[in-house]
Amino acid sequence: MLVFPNAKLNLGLYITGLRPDGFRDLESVFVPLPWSDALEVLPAESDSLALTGIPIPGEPHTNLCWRAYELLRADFNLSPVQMHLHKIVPIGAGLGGGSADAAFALRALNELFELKMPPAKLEDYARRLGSDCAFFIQNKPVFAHEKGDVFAPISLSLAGVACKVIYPNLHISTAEAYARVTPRTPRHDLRTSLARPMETWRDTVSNDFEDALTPHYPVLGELKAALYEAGAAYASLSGSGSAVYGLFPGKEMPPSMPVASDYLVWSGVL
Ligand SMILES: C[C@](O)(CO)[C@H](O)COP(=O)(O)OP(=O)(O)OC[C@H]1O[C@@H](n2ccc(N)nc2=O)[C@H](O)[C@@H]1O
Ligand SMILES: Nc1ncnc2c1ncn2[C@@H]1O[C@H](COP(=O)(O)OP(=O)(O)OP(=O)(O)O)[C@@H](O)[C@H]1O
Repeated sequence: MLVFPNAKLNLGLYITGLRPDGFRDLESVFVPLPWSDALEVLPAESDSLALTGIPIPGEPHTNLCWRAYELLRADFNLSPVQMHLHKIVPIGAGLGGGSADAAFALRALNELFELKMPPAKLEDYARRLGSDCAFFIQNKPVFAHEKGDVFAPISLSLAGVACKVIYPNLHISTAEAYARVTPRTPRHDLRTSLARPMETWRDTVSNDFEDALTPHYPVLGELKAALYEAGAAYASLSGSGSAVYGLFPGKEMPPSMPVASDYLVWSGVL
C-alpha cells in the first residue's frame, strides 16, 4: 500500500498555558498542505524499513513510522512488514512532517491488516506518538486546542488559494521553540478573526512562536516581509518554524521569488 503523508500549516497559534504534564495548552487552526512524503507499507517475510530522500536524524527503529507499527503490534497480532519512507517534507519546519508519517502509517496498517478501527480510535493511537499526529487521521481543517490534539470543526477552507512555503534550511527543534515562549491570553479570538476577510488577518491572526523566535533567527522576519512584498494577503511562520508561508488568494499561482539555493520551496494551490 502506497500513501502520501502530507504536511500542515497553522493559521494562528496561541500558547495559552502550561499544563501539569509540562506540555503547553494551545489554540490554532490546522489546514492540510499538499507537500508530501511517500510511504509504502507491504506485508513481508521479515521486518524492514528503508529510508530515502532527506536524511532523518536518529536510528531507523526510532522513526515515527516504525514506532506507529510497534504501537499497533503491541495490541494486535500483526505479521512482519516492509516499509519504505521517501522523505520530501523538510524536518524541524513546523510542517508536522514526522507526525504525518506516523499518522499515515497507522492509517495504512489499519487498512492493510483490516483492523477496522474508526477514526476516533486511530486518533487515540496517534496522540501517543506526538501532539501533531492526531490531526492527520482525518486531515481536514480544524480548530485545535489543549495540546493541539483535541479538535473542533471549523467551516473555513483555503481550497483554491495559491500558497508559497519557504523553508530556510534551518532546523528548529519543537521543544526548544516551546521553551522560548511564555504562555499568555490571546489578544484576539482566533475563530472570530479567521471568519473575517483574509486581508484583516495580518492585524489579528498571529503565531506566538514568531515573536519568540524571530529575534534569534532574523531570517524568519525577512522571509515574512518578502512574502508581503511579493503581494501575499497573509504571511506567517507555521507551527514552531522554521517554515514561513504566504497566501495569495485570487492568483492562479504564487509569484516567483528569489531565495537562497539551499532553501526548500513549495508553491502551489491548496
Ligand atoms: C508546534 C506544533 O507543530 C503546532 O502544531 C506542535 O505543537 C508540535 O507538535 P509535535 O511536533 O507533535 O510535538 P511533540 O512531539 O508532541 O512534543 C515535542 C515537544 O514539544 C513540547 N510541546 C509540544 C506540544 C505541546 N502542546 N506543548 C509542548 O510543550 C514539549 O516540550 C515536547 O517534548
Ligand atoms: N518520519 C520522520 N520524519 C521526520 N522526523 C522524524 C521522523 N521520525 C522520527 N523523526 C524525528 O523527529 C525529529 C523531527 O521532529 P520535529 O518535530 O522537529 O519535526 P517534524 O516532525 O518534521 O515537524 P514539526 O517541526 O512540525 O514538528 C527528527 O529530528 C527525527 O529525529
